[in-house]
Amino acid sequence: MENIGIEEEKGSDWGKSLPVPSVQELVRNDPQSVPEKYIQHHPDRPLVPDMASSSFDIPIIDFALLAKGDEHETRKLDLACKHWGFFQIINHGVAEEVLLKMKAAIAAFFGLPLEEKNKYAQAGNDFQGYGQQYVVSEEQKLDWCDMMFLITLPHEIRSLKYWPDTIPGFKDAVESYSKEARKVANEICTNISLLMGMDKDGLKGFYGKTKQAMRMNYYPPCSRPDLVLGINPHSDPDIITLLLQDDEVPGLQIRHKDKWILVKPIRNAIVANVGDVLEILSNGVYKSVEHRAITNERESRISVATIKIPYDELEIGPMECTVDDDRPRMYRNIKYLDYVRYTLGRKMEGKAHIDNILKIEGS
Ligand SMILES: O=C(O)CCC(=O)C(=O)O
Ligand SMILES: [Fe+2]
Repeated sequence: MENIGIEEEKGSDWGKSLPVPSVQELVRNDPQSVPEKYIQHHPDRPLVPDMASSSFDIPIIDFALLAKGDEHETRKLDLACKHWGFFQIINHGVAEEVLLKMKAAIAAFFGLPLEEKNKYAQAGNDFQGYGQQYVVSEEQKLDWCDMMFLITLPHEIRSLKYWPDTIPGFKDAVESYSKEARKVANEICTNISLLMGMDKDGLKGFYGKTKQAMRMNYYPPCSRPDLVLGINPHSDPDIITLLLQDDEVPGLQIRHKDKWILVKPIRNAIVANVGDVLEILSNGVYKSVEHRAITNERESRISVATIKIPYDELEIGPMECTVDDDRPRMYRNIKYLDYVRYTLGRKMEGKAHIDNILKIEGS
């Protein structure tokens, strides 16, 4: 089996991973095989084929109404971030063509032969490139997923060596979608600043300049979707995530009231979720919710998570406006880089990271 990612050179400073094989290749070589390392312990296995409780749907926010300052929609956003941590955005203003080109670019990349994709492989000490989520122990259950991670904005911090240059339109697709995603993410942060009782630039005033990155996920079909997970349960260590998921193939599940709820794809909608950083800044008012992806027997699935992250040096902690006698400070301060290193240096364990190192006892 061929490994991805062993080359050593200066990387992102976010830690190191053990080498992991490509799942796409594994399935290509033997579609029936499901190696032990991917087989989840019993309680963690997904319910397939009923795909989870579908009696609930996550909130849907109409961005056209939000942009007009519609009170009802603004309140829906507030409740979505408090009770669900997730919502779907419709009427976001991103042209369908931009979304389709983005998805096509990802499909084209994963359609390349392994040797071609390996030209962009993650170095052992860099999260960027083609590979997988960091794997930190031999016992860790692996994701049934290959990914491509790129820092996309601002332009000057891109590592172009990871950008596939043989796919016509790849760079343009990423460029156009990144710009649009930045607008959508900023619009959410503007509204959340107002909801937190600050002026519209309140959050921005705290975190200053941010970075944007993309995690492009490719989930091959699996002969035993009842045994594996596409992505193990985790919360996102960012400010906000925008997820573009396959319109036809569902897979994303979020934990809500101790049940796994399937996020049913809505054509051309963007799924948004509160990340750990926003939960911390809001002193726990807004929730970064655990989620995972499941697979299926027949079809591969593509998704792309666009994440808004602070610069490494930012000290994160509850903002002043969120702390008072009724709501004491729930989290300690930590440098963002230390937080990311901590999360990537441990296997994904739902929300354990934020709870383990930042929660103040008794809060
Ligand atoms: O593919 C999905 O639906 C989830 C992806 C995800 O959670 C991530 O990339 O952080
Ligand atoms: Fe995620």
